Parts: sequence; structure tokens; C-alpha cells
Amino acid sequence: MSPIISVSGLTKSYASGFTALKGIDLDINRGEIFALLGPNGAGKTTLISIICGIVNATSGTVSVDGHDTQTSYRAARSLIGLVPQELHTDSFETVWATVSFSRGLFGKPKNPALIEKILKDLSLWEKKDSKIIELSGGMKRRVMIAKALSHEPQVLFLDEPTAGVDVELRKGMWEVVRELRAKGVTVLLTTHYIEEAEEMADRVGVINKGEIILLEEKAKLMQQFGKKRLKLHLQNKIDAVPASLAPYNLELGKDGMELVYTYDTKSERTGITSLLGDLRENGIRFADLDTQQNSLEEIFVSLVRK
Ligand SMILES: Nc1ncnc2c1ncn2[C@@H]1O[C@H](COP(=O)(O)OP(=O)(O)OP(=O)(O)O)[C@@H](O)[C@H]1O
Repeated sequence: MSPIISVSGLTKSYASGFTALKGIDLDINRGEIFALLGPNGAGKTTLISIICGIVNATSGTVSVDGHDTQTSYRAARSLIGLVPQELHTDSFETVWATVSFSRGLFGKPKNPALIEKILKDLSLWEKKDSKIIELSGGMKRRVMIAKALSHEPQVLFLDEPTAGVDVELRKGMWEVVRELRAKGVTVLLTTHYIEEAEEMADRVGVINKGEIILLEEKAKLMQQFGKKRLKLHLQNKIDAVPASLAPYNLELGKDGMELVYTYDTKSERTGITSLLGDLRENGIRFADLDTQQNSLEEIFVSLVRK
């Protein structure tokens, strides 16, 4: 299947002379949730803004479902719903009016049944006659999503959808996004919460200093870098790892009270059984143990550092 969004050789130099994007090539597949990660100032918003036609590229091309965003701007833009980082909408309008008006902006005929469905899907139906100013922060965010969906876009861009949103609500937002995907909407989200990408994304792109430095299916990424750590909390302090245990490359931590063994979950043998046997032989006893999966966060931090 052809990608729904195709970005090719995209560069952006701002008037200040600063180059925010340095030749981005990126395809977004139909129906996927794509998470774009990157530190502050990496170029995420610039990239989204160019795809949505809000900012002009210096060079390169973007097409949305085959429509070039330069030469067929209206056709391309009508396929996109954008939920910007900042919430700005008329505080004194009602939810219903705000969302209906957004649809009108795209020149689409009125469709009250559709607006009703969107509001119900986003649990906003009971608030349809409330003024925006009367809503909680989380509800306001959902109104922004309702607005972006009002003209039936095929792709939804969420620029940091859960920044400053509490844990409960964040999970609610993830649910909303998953439901959208189930209905066939492609979702591109930027986030600082790696947990969010880990939880939701089908594919992850990492951008740093205007360049895509990683593009991978999340599951593969987790597997590729997927080392596990076994942490042994010792009963008695040891000063050094005995020489006979050198092959395990153990790390001694926490004032000699903790041994950490890193192993590969994919390999045939983890080495855990023999490690535990060898520890016993060396008279090292432990009070407790736990294992930890390397998280996407660790993968991300090590990549950006490099
Ligand atoms: N209008 C502008 N003029 C000059 N430089 C700009 C302009 N807009 C953005 N930049 C610069 O381009 C770089 C990328 O900014 P951008 O907003 O795309 O980053 P981001 O990845 O979205 O960051 P954040 O995570 O902080 O939102 C930054 O260094 C920023 O200062």
C-alpha cells in the first residue's frame, strides 16, 4: 500500500539563518500510529507545520495521499486534522458551536449527526452546550481533537497531546487515539513522554537536530535493544566481584549490596541458572531479586547522546 504521507528531501532554514530540518525523508503508512520523538528544539513542530502547510519548506516535497502540499494545498490540507500544542479556541462559544464551526472552515456541508458522533466518541456529548471556558483542561483538549476531526480527516496530527495532563487523563487520551486508529484514522503524534510512544506507537521515529536518526517498528526496536537486567539484592556486603564470576560481567552497586546481571532475552540461554549456581558456590547469598526490561527511554537517551 502506498504511504498516506510522503516526505522527501525536506529542509527548512528559518529567516534567522537557522536550519531546523536537514533533509528529512519519511513515509507514514496508512492506519498506523507513528510517534515522533525528539528533544526540545529537534524540529518536530517544524516538520508537522510544514506537512500541514502552515510553514513553508526551504526545499523538498510533501504529499498527502498523493496530493502535493504546495501545488494541491487545499486537497492535501483537507485530509489532515491538526491538534496543536497550544490550546486556542474561543472561550465563550459552546462546544457544539466550536466543533461545528471548524467543519465549516473546511467548506464541508453541515453534518449534525457526525458532530454528535464525534462528541459522543470523545465523551463530550453531555458538555455540548457548555462554554469552553467552563470545561476542565482535559475536556478542552478533547474539544481540540473534536475540532480536528470535524472535517473527517484521514490523518490526525497530535502535537504533544498529553503535555501537562494528569496520569488518569493521559490514559483516557491514549484510549481515544487507539479508538481512532481502529476506525482507520492514521495518527502522527509528537511526544516527550517516551512511555506514551512505548504504549501506543506502531512505529517510532527519532529526530535530533533536524535529522531523523532512527526509524523503526516499536516492537522491533524494543526487541533489538531489548536487554533485561537481573538485580540481586545481597544479604551481605561484598567488596568485589569474585574472579570466578568475571565471565558474567556483573556490576556491583549500592555499596556492595547489589549485583546486576544484564542478559539478552533473545538468546537461547540467558545464563541465569548457571549464574545462580556459581553465586551459591562463592557463598554469595541474596535476599531478593527483580528483573527490568530496558525501556524505550533508555534506548532513546543513549541514541540522542550518541
Ligand atoms: N520562526 C522561527 N524562526 C527561527 N527559528 C525557529 C522558528 N521556529 C522554530 N525555530 C527553531 O527551530 C528549531 C526547531 O524548533 P521546533 O519547534 O520544530 O522544535 P520541537 O522539536 O518541536 O521542540 P519542542 O519539543 O521544544 O516543541 C529550534 O531551534 C527553534 O528555535
